[in-house]
Amino acid sequence: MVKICCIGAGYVGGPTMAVIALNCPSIEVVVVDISVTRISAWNSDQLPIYEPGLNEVVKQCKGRNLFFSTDIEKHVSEADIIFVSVNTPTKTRGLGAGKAADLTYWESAARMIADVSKSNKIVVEKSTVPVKTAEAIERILTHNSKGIKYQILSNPEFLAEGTAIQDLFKPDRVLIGGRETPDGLKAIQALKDVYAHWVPEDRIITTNLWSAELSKLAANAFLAQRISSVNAMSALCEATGADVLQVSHAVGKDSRIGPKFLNASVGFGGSCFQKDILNLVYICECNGLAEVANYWKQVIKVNDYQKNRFVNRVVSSMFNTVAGKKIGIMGFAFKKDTGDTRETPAIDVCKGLLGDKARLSIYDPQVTADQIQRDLTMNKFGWDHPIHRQPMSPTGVKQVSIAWDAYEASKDAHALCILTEWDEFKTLDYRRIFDNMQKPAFVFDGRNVVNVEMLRDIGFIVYSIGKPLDPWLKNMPAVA
Ligand SMILES: NC(=O)c1ccc[n+]([C@@H]2O[C@H](COP(=O)([O-])OP(=O)(O)OC[C@H]3O[C@@H](n4cnc5c(N)ncnc54)[C@H](O)[C@@H]3O)[C@@H](O)[C@H]2O)c1
Ligand SMILES: O=c1ccn([C@@H]2O[C@H](COP(=O)(O)OP(=O)(O)O[C@H]3O[C@H](CO)[C@@H](O)[C@H](O)[C@H]3O)[C@@H](O)[C@H]2O)c(=O)[nH]1
Repeated sequence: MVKICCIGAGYVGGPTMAVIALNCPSIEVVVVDISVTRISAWNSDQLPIYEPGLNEVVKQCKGRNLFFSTDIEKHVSEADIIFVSVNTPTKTRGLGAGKAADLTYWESAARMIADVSKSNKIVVEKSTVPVKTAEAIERILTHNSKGIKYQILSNPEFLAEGTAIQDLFKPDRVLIGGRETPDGLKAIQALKDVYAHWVPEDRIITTNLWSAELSKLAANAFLAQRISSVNAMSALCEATGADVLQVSHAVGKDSRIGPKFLNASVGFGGSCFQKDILNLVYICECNGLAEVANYWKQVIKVNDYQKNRFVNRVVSSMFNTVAGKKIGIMGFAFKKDTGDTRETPAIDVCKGLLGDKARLSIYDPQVTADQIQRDLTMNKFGWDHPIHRQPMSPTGVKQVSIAWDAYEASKDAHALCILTEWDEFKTLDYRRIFDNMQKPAFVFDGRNVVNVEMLRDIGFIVYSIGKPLDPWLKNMPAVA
């Protein structure tokens, strides 16, 4: 029986291995992690992450051929194929701080593999890593090899949170990069055989190692660039009276551009886009490609601009002060259908409003009060480390309360800010909400989820990203 071990039981390691286990009953899959709490949660009925469909998949194979364990060394030493899916945060100190990827967790995993292995291994990079990481890993492994042969493969993951299970079941492509030597090609084939259990052959792409590593960074940069492009247009729409929904619909009808990923928003978030583009920028700089680095840096600058622009719009619309005013925050996760808050734009927007002394009542159907308080007090990039390395009991921000539902968050509020596109925000009883708010009652929709005309008929003053401005807002001082 082929044995797979995955180091890192997070958003990628957990769902990816569950889908492999379900589709390959003849393979034993063990997911290991240094975090005892994470592994206990995987072994309980309350999984550590919320992902539609994940529970059902895990239930079918946990205890059959899918296991979660903290006994890392045992399972690594027994495995034929080892996936490494650990954190690769942005460095906060030293050379490359604020941009370069911190490979501390990756390197410690590689050294441990070298220490405990007694048979040949295929080591698969699942984490997103800088191009050429495989070379460094190869050196660590072969330097301590004791005659054991290692083949390194790059097999980046393209799943998006909220749709992880469907992305894993029907991937657009599976990418496998490896050495173009006989042993390298054999290793590529072994991993191909795993995916071939459920992925059609023409969707499994094989390349050299560096192309696979770089393709992951490139794909995220292209995706994020689309969002910054449409967000840049949203500012111009507001200035001119164009409607960003109509513009992106018209633009996306061009089959060369396509309709997906053109939703204007308060800014992109999530654990990957910013981190991976910063990483790409750093690699370009290290290769003397300043112009290329600056090109990609601009994607992040526009994203920061979009978040600031939103905060400025809220404050300037409300007579240039939100001091002491209650603002209901609807949604905190970085997108709908996930409880993940890593780099969510809600953090920057809330911090901006708190900087102007607002009182916030935050509601999100999937994010805990503890997580929100933690996010609002954590240092930049502090989130991307194993849980036990993060502050345990954050001191709460006084001006922030957590609400059980949207109605509680909006009661007596001066304004609502919609920061995540949860479906339930489309069908709220806005008449009831209006009646319970201070007047004038504002709605700032950072995700274009509400029916603007209907809300204006109720009496709200409505701002919706990239839509023609409410007459009230037109007379306010310019923002940005
Ligand atoms: N989240 C996504 O949607 C996504 C998608 C594609 C790629 N990625 C990439 O995959 C990697 C993992 O991301 P994630 O979202 O799963 O992170 P995560 O924080 O959810 O999971 C990483 C896990 O690795 C564990 N870990 C760290 N060092 C370890 C070690 N030495 N030994 C054992 N366990 C260790 C941590 O405790 C943590 O549970 C990152 O490189 C990320 O950029 C993420
Ligand atoms: O038209 C759009 C699409 C997305 N977003 C925002 O962009 C962010 C990222 O969304 P999404 O890409 O759907 O989620 P992620 O889970 O971050 O997935 C991205 O990052 C992963 C980690 O690398 C990759 O594997 C995925 O392919 C890539 O889509 C979120 O804040 C979204 O709200 C927009 O503002 N407008």
